[in-house]
Amino acid sequence: MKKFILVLNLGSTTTKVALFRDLNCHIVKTYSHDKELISQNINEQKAVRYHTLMMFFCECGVRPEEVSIVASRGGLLHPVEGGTYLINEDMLKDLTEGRYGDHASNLSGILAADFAENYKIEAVITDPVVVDELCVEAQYTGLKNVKRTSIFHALNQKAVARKYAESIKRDYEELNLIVIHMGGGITVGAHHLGKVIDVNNGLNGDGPMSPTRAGSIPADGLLKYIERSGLSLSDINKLISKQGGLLSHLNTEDIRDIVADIEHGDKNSEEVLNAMAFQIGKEIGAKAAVLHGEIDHIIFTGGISHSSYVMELIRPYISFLAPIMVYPGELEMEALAYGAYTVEQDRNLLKTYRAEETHD
Ligand SMILES: Nc1ncnc2c1ncn2[C@@H]1O[C@H](COP(=O)(O)OP(=O)(O)O)[C@@H](O)[C@H]1O
Ligand SMILES: CCCC(=O)OP(=O)(O)O
Repeated sequence: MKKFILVLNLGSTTTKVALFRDLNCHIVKTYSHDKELISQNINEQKAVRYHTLMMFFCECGVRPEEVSIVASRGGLLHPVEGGTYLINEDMLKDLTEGRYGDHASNLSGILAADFAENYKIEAVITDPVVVDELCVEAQYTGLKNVKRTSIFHALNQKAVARKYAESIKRDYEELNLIVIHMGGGITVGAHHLGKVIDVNNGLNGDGPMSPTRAGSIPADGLLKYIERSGLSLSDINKLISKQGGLLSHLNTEDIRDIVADIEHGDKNSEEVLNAMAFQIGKEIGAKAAVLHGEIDHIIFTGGISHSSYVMELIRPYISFLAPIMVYPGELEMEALAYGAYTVEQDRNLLKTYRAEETHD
């Protein structure tokens, strides 16, 4: 009998898999991948990640045939509104061709579609990383033909913001929040009355450095580096979005290893982690300005927020702004299961993705 929702959540450093019965989690597992794998393009990661999924079924003693629908993290598509979307041919093509970029969340949708095809079921995504609610001012850069778009941890930022609102018996739509997701990428969102009106692009050259991302880089420095290194644009892109940040400076993206090194007296690791905390604090300050200083709460989430060492580095930069709370890890698995569950109950809620004819 088909009784499980399979939740498939590929992040840049981890593969998270879960089985839900209705809205109850039956089992959830997180698999961390090594730095050699995560610094590759998604096509090069596909076999290992699919093998991880199949290993999950062996480990938990459930047959894939028992799955009724796959709920997946969604990837780089054209900007969309929030909601749950069927993974149709248009979407699969954009994800597979990397038309809007290359990130593990693309592979999440691709593996979900492969699994769904093999077992003759449907696959959906909810609140993909391209949910775009930016205000007009936030879309501007100083170059006429270059526009900012929203690429961030939309699923988890919205889920923790709603959970916080629920905990104080208020509606998300009546609060001003700054939400910081600190995972393989780091995004800092200004949530104004239920809309993320400004957020750094978590993938490419914007905001703080992160375990695997370079973050904002001065354009002149980057242009000179491209000239000097002779690297191709695609190699530079890989460097910025997969091999940057802590991985570039310290040859590891794992905060636990870095903190252990610092505790053993490693001054270089200490300086780099201090710099990352400085940049996160600075980005939060920028979002405070966007919200005119009217901030109900600052909320931290993502894998790194488990680290009290990192949290204590950031606090001094921002504690004067608003009260701070931490939701370590993520609520993504529950949010994905919820999306799939609601469309299984009411198909009218399922949204359709259509490819754009052109894009720049
Ligand atoms: N318990 C923990 N303590 C400190 N750091 C952690 C912990 N768990 C995960 N991390 C760090 O969080 C980052 C990954 O975040 P996560 O949100 O799990 O990943 P992804 O972006 O792949 O979904 C890594 O830098 C990892 O070292
Ligand atoms: C692409 C924005 C979301 C993101 O950075 O996810 P990861 O932390 O999983 O890389």
